Amino acid sequence: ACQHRLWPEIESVVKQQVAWARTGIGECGQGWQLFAEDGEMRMYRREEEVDGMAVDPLKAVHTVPGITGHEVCHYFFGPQYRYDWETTLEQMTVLETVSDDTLVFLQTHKRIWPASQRDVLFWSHMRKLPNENDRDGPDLWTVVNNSTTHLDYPPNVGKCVRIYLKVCLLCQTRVDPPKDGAPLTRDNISCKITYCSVVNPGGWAPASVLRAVYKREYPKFLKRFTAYVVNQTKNKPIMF
Ligand SMILES: Cc1cccc(-c2n[nH]cc2-c2ccc(F)c(-c3ccc(S(=O)(=O)CCO)cc3)c2)n1
Repeated sequence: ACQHRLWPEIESVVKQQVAWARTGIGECGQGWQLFAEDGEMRMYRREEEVDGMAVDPLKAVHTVPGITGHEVCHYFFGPQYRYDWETTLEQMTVLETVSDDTLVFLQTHKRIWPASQRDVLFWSHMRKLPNENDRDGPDLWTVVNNSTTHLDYPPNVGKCVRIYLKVCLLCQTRVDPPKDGAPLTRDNISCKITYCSVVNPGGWAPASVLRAVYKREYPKFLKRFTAYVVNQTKNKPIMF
């Protein structure tokens, strides 16, 4: 995979996205608006427009007990699970298997009235990262999804408007070992999840409608996806 045409871009985008995900909301500077809160989940967005289109950057943080960062990334990355948790997905195709940790997807999603239906073509890369803050702590895991091109699937040919997205899911496992030296169980672990996304709708879509959809869909997605991972892993050995 190191010789693949995408490799240089993947390297630079992953570094950039992970650095961005690691930057706390306070450090990001002004303009972040908390727009959803549910238990441990906090969702922030910044209202930004490009050519009159809302491309609001989003940053969500969530802490989920009982699962690890490797497990969260495994279920987010794997195509075999996506129809189970991605409720707005209409069609998903793996166009290319670059390597066992890098895939190219083409997805069409349910239409957001009154805008046209959207499709998205992106590479998806999963990677374990060394834990720089705590050398003997558990590693971080990340999945980065970044829009790309594919000669056989040029944008805006059929009925779908091609959207452009950059997504980073960064996960940090936390282990609180049991006092009495007993073996680790899922009661002793939790995962801090940071989900960042910037979506350019690619063509006309009313900012007010998009913002209403984002406000509804993002919290629903993160809650549903994390509940799915908890449910899929609860009777399985812990995957660190
Ligand atoms: C979670 C969410 C947020 C904002 C909008 C919507 C939504 N509602 N109806 C249609 C969509 C929609 C349209 C186009 C898209 F590309 C994605 C899309 C969203 C997330 C991702 S991902 O990379 O985070 C997970 C992989 O599917 C990819 C595409 C979602 N869903």
